[in-house]
Amino acid sequence: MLSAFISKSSSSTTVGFSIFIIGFVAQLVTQFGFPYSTSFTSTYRIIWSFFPPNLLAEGIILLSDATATPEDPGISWSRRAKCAPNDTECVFSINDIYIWLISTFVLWFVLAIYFDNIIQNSSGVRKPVFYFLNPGYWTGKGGNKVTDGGICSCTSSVPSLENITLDDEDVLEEESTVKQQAMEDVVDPNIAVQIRGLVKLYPGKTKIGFCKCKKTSHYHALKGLWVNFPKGQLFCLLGPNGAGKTTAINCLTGITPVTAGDALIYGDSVRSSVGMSNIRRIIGVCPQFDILWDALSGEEHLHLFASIKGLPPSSIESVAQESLAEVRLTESAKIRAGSYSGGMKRRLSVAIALIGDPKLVILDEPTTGMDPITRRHVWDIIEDAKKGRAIILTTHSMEEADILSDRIGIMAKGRLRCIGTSIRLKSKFGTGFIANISFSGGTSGTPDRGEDVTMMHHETVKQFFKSHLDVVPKEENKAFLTYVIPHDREELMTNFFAELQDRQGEFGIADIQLGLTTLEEVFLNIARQAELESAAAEGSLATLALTSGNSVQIPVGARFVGIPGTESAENPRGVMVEVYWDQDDSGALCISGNSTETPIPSHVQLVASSATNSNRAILGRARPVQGIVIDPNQIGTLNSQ
Ligand SMILES: Nc1ncnc2c1ncn2[C@@H]1O[C@H](COP(=O)(O)OP(=O)(O)OP(=O)(O)O)[C@@H](O)[C@H]1O
Repeated sequence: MLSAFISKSSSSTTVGFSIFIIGFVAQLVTQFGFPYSTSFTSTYRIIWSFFPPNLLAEGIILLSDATATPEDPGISWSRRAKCAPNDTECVFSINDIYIWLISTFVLWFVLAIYFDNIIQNSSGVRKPVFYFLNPGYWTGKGGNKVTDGGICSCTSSVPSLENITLDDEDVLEEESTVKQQAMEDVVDPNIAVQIRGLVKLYPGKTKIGFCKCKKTSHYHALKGLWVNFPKGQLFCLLGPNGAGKTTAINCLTGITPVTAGDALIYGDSVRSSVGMSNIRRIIGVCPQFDILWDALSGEEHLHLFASIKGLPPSSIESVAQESLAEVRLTESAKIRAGSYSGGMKRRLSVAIALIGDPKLVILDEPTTGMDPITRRHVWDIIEDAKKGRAIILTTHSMEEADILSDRIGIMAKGRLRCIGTSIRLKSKFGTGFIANISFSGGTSGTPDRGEDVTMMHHETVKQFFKSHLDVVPKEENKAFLTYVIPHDREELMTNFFAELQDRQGEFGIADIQLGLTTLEEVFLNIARQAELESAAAEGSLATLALTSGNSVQIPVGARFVGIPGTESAENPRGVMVEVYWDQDDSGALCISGNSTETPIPSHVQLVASSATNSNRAILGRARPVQGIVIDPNQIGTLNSQ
């Protein structure tokens, strides 16, 4: 607690404030002298003495006065309450300084603990201002309740949760199962964690600068999460940065208080203090950022956590050695954690999470920074750890999620977007199947004639795919052709691949590989969809440059857009394009391309997007006009991308 206070005090604002105070005090002393003389009243002296450096300075002055010359008597312990005989101005003895220093130490120490509790920490939580009046705080039963936001933050204008429409039936089914169990107040013995409509709202903060106050708005990090995590399973929580994964974990571990909803861990509620203290006994957590003490060795960390988790002292040594061996840290066991590499620190954090046989293990990006060999080793450890307990894992590695998870949930913008096994998600949200066709002569460096034959085979195979499945290669080189086959061609695939295999020799094919699209693609699709929804809600605009050289402004995320001013005798309703969206490195949506312009079908109902410019011709205009957004349900795909 005190270290937290000290670390808080070292923030730039506090340092600046401290420098200001020291400067002010120095100025006072220069101007008026120390108030430890008869020319000042005792009130000044008392106020002055609340600041220990002032007492220390006066103590040094007294000491130097009493030992300035060899004749001076000095200050002995028995004479500590008396002033030096030659000091006529003396109003404060060294004994008074001792008493004041001890008293102010106690005072400032208590205040440090108090402010540490009531000022919000890095997770945005704090204790109530009068927390110490709650008997539970002193007895340890129910006194650990924390609240959100700063002491002065205004909570009156907390926004209500926006109306959410969930479209994935698996998420809806999961939600209705949990709601049903919650309504009947049933605690399924096979469920380790039940999240019941978890909502987390981070309150806006008021930052007071030197000249202005800055207010940040409230943020809904979790918008109602309903999910069950069964025992003996590893549930992998995926999502782009800022999706709310860590917030969900922090709510489960009690680091952050929940705003609404609840979560039961082995039947104990995270909203109850008693429940939370039971939960702390049965969970192991590997946080996103290593919380280790630089001065302690790996072995000492494990000893410490084993004792905290209540392991019998006789078994601590063997358990710690076993854990160190599991994460391959035996050789570095006695080295201080401060000199560990990033990967070694992560491994130590994983070992700490697993020590003491916890019934629920929460691993927040455990393999970040590990080399591929160590990562695979840690995967084995996690796989073994599944038995008899529930594991919640968050990761940005799709490979990790694919290999380890029994079920996957992908979150975006504080909501669960899809849930299911890896295969289910791939078949449901992936674009379809990936076919890799490799050619026999492609890599042998054959002479010209051989190359001609290979190219001929390529063309024949491309023609074969085009005529049977209407697809073009996604990637191609001399050795390979890679196709993405959409789900809607699934029925044609059995006969198609049977024929392709029969004609393998004729087409010069060495190998045919068929698989589902990757989890990464599912992830990207879900993340893009979430971005599209939020961009549409915000109403931001992007400029679409058309091949004709003109441009139109369209809402970010709009898929089909009619171009105003393109009505003609041939196309009386004008033309439209399909816009393709992608995400840049920062995850923001950008236009990746558009289909060719096609006539707007007669059945499509057009809604003018802007009364001011929707019917203006675009030709010859300096500023782009606004495109007409067309409901995708009225249209299929215009051109394949
Ligand atoms: N203490 C806080 N105060 C205000 N907003 C916060 C706070 N902590 C997190 N957030 C916001 O809540 C959202 C969710 O954050 P969270 O850390 O849960 O995301 P995440 O899915 O774990 O992301 P990452 O993959 O980057 O770890 C983010 O937009 C973040 O800025």
